[in-house]
Amino acid sequence: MKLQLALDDISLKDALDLGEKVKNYIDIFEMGSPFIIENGSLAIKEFKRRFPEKKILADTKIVDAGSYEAGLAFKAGADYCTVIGLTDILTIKECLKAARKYNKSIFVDTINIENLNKRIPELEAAGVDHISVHVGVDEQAVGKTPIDALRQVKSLSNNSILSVAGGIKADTVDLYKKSGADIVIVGGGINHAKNSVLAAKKLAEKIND
Ligand SMILES: O=C([C@H](O)CO)[C@H](O)[C@H](O)COP(=O)(O)O
Repeated sequence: MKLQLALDDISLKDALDLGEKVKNYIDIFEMGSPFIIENGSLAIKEFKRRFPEKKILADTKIVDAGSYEAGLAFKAGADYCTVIGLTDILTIKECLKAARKYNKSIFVDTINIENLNKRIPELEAAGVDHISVHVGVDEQAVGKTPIDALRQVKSLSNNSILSVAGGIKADTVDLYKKSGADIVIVGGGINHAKNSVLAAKKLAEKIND
């Protein structure tokens, strides 16, 4: 299992400094949605320049203009970007077209998909092979976690690479590992920890255990 660090509510400078300190524990640096709103494509470019050996994911959460928006992320240096799974299937297909053009990949975010039983087969039939099981921060605030959705998507998916996000920390990561995630995404669990470097180290140790 790989570890993806989501950089959301942090300045570009602090994120680059943190990246330097935790890079040995992290496989994928995620340019979070708020981070992209604040810094634009510059964040993607800077991270790729400073950490060329790491994968960079742009959490673009695309809902329209799939090919154009995904193309912007890939041209800036992202290896992956995200599209919202409940948007129109045409947009998903346009994102996949851009991914093929740039030889990169698209993660489809499951946030707020009500009927996963119906949607996951539709997405995979359209060519999706990377799925990000996600419970957002607002739903986390009322106690939701992504564990049930991960188990459900794992049983429905044919062969997609699965990442999982939603309030995961060092003391809960084992559950997600056991439930078949290929990538665990951690934002607050590292960024908001008392000691971010120690939190990243603990997560990496548990993942590689
Ligand atoms: O995608 C995210 C969220 O929608 C804010 O943009 C987060 O990056 C993702 O949820 C991971 O962060 P944590 O839930 O804090 O681990």
